[in-house]
Amino acid sequence: MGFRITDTVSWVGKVDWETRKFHGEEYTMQRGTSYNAYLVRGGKTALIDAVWGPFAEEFVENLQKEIDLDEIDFIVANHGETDHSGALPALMSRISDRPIYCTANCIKSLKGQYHQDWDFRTVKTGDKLSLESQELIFIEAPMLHWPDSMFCYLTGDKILFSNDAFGQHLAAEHRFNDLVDQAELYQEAIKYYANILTPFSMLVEKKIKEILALNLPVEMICPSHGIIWRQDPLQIVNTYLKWAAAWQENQITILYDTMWNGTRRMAESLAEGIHAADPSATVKLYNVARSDKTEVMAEVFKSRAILVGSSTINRGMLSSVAAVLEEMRGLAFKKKKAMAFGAYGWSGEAVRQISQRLGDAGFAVLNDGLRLLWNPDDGGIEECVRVGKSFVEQLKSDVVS
Ligand SMILES: Cc1cc2nc3c(=O)[nH]c(=O)nc-3n(C[C@H](O)[C@H](O)[C@H](O)COP(=O)(O)O)c2cc1C
Repeated sequence: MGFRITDTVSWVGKVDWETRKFHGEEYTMQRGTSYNAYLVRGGKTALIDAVWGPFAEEFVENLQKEIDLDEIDFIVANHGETDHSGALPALMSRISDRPIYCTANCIKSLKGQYHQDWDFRTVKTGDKLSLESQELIFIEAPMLHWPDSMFCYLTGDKILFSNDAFGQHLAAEHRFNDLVDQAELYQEAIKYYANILTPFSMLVEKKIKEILALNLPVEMICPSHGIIWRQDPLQIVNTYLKWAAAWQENQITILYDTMWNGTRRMAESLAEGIHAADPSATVKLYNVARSDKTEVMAEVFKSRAILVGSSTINRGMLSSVAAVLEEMRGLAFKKKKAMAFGAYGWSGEAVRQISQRLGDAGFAVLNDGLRLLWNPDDGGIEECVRVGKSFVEQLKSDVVS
């Protein structure tokens, strides 16, 4: 059901407590999500965004309880991705003559998905749409996170509708940031940034600075997923600026997979050495075959360095490790350091291949890696502890630009 967030703006989205997979199987979530759509009533009425296709009929029914659909004058599509536009066909079948305001790239994406010739109106940064008592100002935000992405700003209520930027996959009974568990909110926001926005960090910084330079007062930030930022709304903007500047904490994360536990024992001994050399560092270990990879990417995002390990199988690495390396290549983390390790039986290709792929993914690879034959004996374990310690020393001495 709709929920009034100001005298003129209602949230008319859908809270989805159930979904655990997003973008196919790519993004896993623990806490569901919401698809946020907003109804803005001036003298004229605009609907900003819609919801995901499976909830289309429910969305339209609820919207009809909020307003006679004929009273909607404009539709704004900030982003064409189906989690926000999937309900448009159901809505447009009722009000097919209503204009849809969006970027030129969004028209391409909506036409490409729904093959409909709706009344599209192309908007650019600075264009305004009068709702009589207040205005919507459009701000293109290409690659945050698709070429079509756009924000819009409501002048009277001083609300920034930021679409996917500043969002989180978090289902909650509350709509506002000050009413939910702060640790959960932070965890979901950083996970979202790490997994969706990291590749576009330079654009994030540029866009935020551009918006801040406009000096628009912002009383609320309404993203298209999760919680609305009403208490100190600029906190998430400032946090994004920090995350966009190659964020790292004093964390070293060890990612590995193993068939017969040799590589696991190496991982644990490397961790022991790292902890001994830098007790203040957070050290976390993930068997990537058994871990949630979206969570793992958030841990990599927080790390200043990672170690990646695999046993050698059929002259290569285990497929779970290859998948994580491919994921990290796409996310293009900056200014992070790395090394490879792993157990092997005779040819031992995995470590060299992991080092290569870490380098290709933009990590500064600090050494040739550590390979040990079969399941390490006491001497092998001691070597892992020693290498863990020396890795910390290398971290201190190596400056990565
Ligand atoms: C199916 C299979 C294929 C393997 N292929 C290779 C190989 O091509 N080269 C190699 O050096 N070792 C190979 N090994 C040996 C493992 O790398 C070795 O047993 C190693 O100690 C396993 O490490 P782990 O205990 O971390 O799984 C293979 C083992 C298995 C089970």
